[in-house]
Amino acid sequence: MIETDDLHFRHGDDPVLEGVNFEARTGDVTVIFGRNGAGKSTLLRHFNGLFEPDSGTVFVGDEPVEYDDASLADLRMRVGLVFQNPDDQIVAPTVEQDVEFGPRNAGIDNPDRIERVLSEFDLDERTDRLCNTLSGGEKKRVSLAGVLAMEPEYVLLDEPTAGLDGDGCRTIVRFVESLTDAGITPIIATHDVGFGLTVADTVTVLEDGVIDYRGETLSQPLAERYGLRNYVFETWTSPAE
Ligand SMILES: Nc1ncnc2c1ncn2[C@@H]1O[C@H](COP(=O)(O)OP(=O)(O)OP(=O)(O)O)[C@@H](O)[C@H]1O
Repeated sequence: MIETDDLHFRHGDDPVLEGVNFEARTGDVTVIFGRNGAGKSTLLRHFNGLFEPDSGTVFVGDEPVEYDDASLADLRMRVGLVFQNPDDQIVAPTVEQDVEFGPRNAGIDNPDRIERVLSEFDLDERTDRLCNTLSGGEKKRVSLAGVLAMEPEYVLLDEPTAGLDGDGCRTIVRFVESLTDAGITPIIATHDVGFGLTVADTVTVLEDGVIDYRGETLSQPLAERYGLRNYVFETWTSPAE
């Protein structure tokens, strides 16, 4: 379980989180919706200690997060964060070097694990490719593989469908399912309602600095009230062939 108790955080003088009480149950897919600038990425970054709250507490697996270097290193092995933009995540020149970077940095030498993850993400034919020559969708797969190579307990996904085509989005849906099958708990920040409702067990909405809504799904009127992007599939009719 990841939980927060009365979390407050400012970026400079701007209050972003103003008393967030959040809960993601182990084994559930928890989706955080919210309009642009609501603070979704800021909240996610509290779950792996990238940001430290001004006040309030983050709990991971019932233990309060501590912010000394050793505790943070341990936390980041347990809680993997997939950034919205893979370029913010990819650190090594080639695909294989990047995927093995995290485990190697943590002192784990496990070539079988790396090989398995590369194959899982269909990257085994591209191990020596320079990351900066990959397409956006391929870079996304490298960044997902790099996080999974750490064998985390929780995976935080920040706008995972941004910039992906239909196939890419379906890959992300399957990826989320594979996480829960493997006993890993995903927490996802998105304003992509179609994607979020497809994968969510629990839906939360961050609005005006607090969790304003929590439920199993989200109605269309509520999605509109929260300014969320919506899709037209239900009313979409194909032109006559
Ligand atoms: N490093 C930073 N320094 C200063 N302000 C920041 C920083 N990061 C985010 N902010 C501000 O904090 C607020 C919340 O940003 P955040 O990225 O967490 O929102 P979000 O809900 O993820 O937005 P989006 O849907 O547009 O990605 C915004 O007003 C943003 O401008």
